[in-house]
Amino acid sequence: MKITFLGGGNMATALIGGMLERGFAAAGLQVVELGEAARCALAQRFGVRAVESFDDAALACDVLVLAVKPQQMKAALAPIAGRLCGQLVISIAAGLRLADLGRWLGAPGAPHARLVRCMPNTPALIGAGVTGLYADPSVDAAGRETAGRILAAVGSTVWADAEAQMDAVTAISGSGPAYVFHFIEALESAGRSLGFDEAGARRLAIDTVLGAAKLAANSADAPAVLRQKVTSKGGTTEAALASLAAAGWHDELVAAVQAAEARGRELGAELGKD
Ligand SMILES: NC(=O)C1=CN([C@@H]2O[C@H](COP(=O)(O)OP(=O)(O)OC[C@H]3O[C@@H](n4cnc5c(N)ncnc54)[C@H](OP(=O)(O)O)[C@@H]3O)[C@@H](O)[C@H]2O)C=CC1
Ligand SMILES: O=C(O)[C@@H]1CCC=N1
Repeated sequence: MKITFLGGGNMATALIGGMLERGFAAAGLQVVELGEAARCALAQRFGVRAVESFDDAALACDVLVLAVKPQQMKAALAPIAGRLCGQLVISIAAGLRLADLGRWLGAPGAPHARLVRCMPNTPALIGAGVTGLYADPSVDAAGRETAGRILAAVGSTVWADAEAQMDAVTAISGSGPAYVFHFIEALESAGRSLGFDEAGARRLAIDTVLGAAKLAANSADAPAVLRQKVTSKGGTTEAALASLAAAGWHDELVAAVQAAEARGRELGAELGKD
């Protein structure tokens, strides 16, 4: 299978690395990437073909993965508009709607339809990502299987029932690592304030998140039950959770995720106007 990536940045690098580890052949992968340094790095690290702009070889693919920033997408697709021959197209861009991508990719009056919208996250860099996917109804079972296999190279996958859910996926798991890093930063700050040096505070914070996530993933108990098991009556955890509840922490986090979801929809509407 020949797969071309449009954009060779963070996420494309993560996907390509994961795919090679899962047995995809480097000879089948190409990248169209503007930056010379990024092209050299991809070619040297992975042995994939990296070119500055689409040529016949880059266009002659079975699958095209769109991995440029949402704001860069329309201009990046302009050189190939109307030049695809039924390839499966997988977009990992936040916010961008399938109808707009199809319009930008197709010829006037003939939008490209074989599209899958995906949202991975940066733990994909170490094969620990989670990706939400939604396929246009025109994509057949083989196309869905191909998209699922590519994204499964960097972690787990979850199919969405409706395209609107992709903005929710973006807000929960796409942006989610940033919320967790922010939590780690806060826990580390707390450790510093209580006398630990940076290395010690960071170790305590990171290993706590790592261990708790692994326990949640491997336990039959729901996270709320696991939380209760840490919380002794009249103990230390109860004091901390009461402080978080008084600050409205839970509702604030829900509101933050809702703000991210709204921004995804707004981005799609804004960029899709053109
Ligand atoms: N970062 C994240 O956590 C996640 C990001 N995403 C999505 O993935 C996509 C890529 O993000 P990310 O990898 O972080 O972004 P990057 O900026 O790291 O990668 C995009 C790359 O595409 C290059 N590029 C821009 N325009 C063109 C063009 N016309 N032709 C070829 N190459 C081009 C950029 O070059 P230059 O730098 O010179 O502009 C850059 O190297 C985005 O749409 C984002 O929404 C999805 C999930 C998570
Ligand atoms: O912040 C963003 O827009 C991208 C999408 C999800 C994670 N990063």
